[in-house]
Amino acid sequence: MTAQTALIFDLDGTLIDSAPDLHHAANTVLRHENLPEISFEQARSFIGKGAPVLISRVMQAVGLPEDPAEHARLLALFMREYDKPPALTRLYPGVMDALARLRAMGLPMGLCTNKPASPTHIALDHFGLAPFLSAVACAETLPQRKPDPAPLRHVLAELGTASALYVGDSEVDAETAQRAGLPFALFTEGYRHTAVADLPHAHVFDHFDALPDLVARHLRERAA
Ligand SMILES: O=C(O)COP(=O)(O)O
Repeated sequence: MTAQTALIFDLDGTLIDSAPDLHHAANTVLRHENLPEISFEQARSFIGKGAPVLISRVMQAVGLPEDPAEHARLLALFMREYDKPPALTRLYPGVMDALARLRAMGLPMGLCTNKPASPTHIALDHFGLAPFLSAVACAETLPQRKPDPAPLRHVLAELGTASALYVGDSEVDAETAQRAGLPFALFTEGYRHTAVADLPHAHVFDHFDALPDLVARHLRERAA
């Protein structure tokens, strides 16, 4: 293990704005089932705890009873839509430049997401993010998912550094960092429901252009 600090990113709502594709996939399933569609705001607010929770929330929103067999069937239909190149998803502005600058600073980088492995890897390859990330934990990597701290600790162990700054956008990410004992940098343009002041964070930023300087400051403060 090195004394170095790593950077670990969340994916949905942090590096990529994927809510339009998740909304589209959910509504494709609902249309197929002759059920009412959900709004973009609803879909966006259902992201954060992974695909099975998103489907539970969609079922609740359209008035379907909680039934495990029906949940499994709708989840499978959803995954068929989700496992496609992300046509409506965009990188947040400045992400590629920030990652290049952070890599030039010698920082090991990883990813810790609740997104299922297949759409995660499709998105990482599609946007050219994969070469920056030397350790990745997705929904299926461990039995636990965020906000359980285990996946974040797993990525930290894989990166082989003593500490890391976790960069995310949501309540789930803030809680995961806190439970893993890692500092948290909050990106404000993602999918949180809570006011910035009410989410525990060590750093906050609203554009990726600001991230390399923020990280440099974080490293100086830790060294002091
Ligand atoms: O897909 C989700 O529900 C959450 O994904 P994230 O952990 O990358 O925010």
